[in-house]
Amino acid sequence: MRLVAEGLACLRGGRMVFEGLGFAIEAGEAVELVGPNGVGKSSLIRLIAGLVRIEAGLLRLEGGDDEATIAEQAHYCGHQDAFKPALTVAENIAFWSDFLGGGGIGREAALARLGLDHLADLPAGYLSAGQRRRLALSRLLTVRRPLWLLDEPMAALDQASQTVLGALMSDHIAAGGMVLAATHGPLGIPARRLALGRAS
Ligand SMILES: Nc1ncnc2c1ncn2[C@@H]1O[C@H](COP(=O)(O)OP(=O)(O)OP(=O)(O)O)[C@@H](O)[C@H]1O
Repeated sequence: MRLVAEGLACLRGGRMVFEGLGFAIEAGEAVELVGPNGVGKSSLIRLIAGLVRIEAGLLRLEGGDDEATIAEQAHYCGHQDAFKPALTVAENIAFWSDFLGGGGIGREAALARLGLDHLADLPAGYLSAGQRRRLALSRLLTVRRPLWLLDEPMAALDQASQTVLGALMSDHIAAGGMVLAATHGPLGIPARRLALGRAS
């Protein structure tokens, strides 16, 4: 499997954020997306996730499921940790697993891997910032998708949780998955670097 971008352009608020962008991510590869504030890292990740329109260029997932969009074969974890605050941690993970199609490890095992098992019955609205991020990341495990699109995934995570996420990404690429992560700091795993150009 291979994600290929050719001549990508992204327009936001009437301004060209980037254009003529080309790259490929191979199965079993992690890529860290770097560059200064405002250069378009989040925009690129959202564009691949199908949340921002492609202004020009091509994006294709070679060896993927021809009947599914790239977004349907990807996990997108952005700055906002999507969850329902009134539902418990366990109910939230159940919702996402059902909504996105499951196929990964069991929900309890995922919560345990992310150190949230003791909080399973707590309304998610009471979680701390790092716990919320870990809850958002739990669907990487319960729903099997080859492409992980992660925007600043280490944000809010303590050292131990960063190590856990590093291990999850390592396991994913060892199994032939792909990771594209926007980051301003170390990703904690061997990764190829994709640098976006200077922001104005
Ligand atoms: N919804 C929007 N409408 C208009 N402009 C936007 C929108 N979202 C982002 N932009 C602009 O697009 C540019 C790229 O933003 P983006 O969030 O992709 O940058 P980034 O590289 O992820 O930055 P950071 O390192 O600060 O997270 C910025 O100039 C930003 O102001």
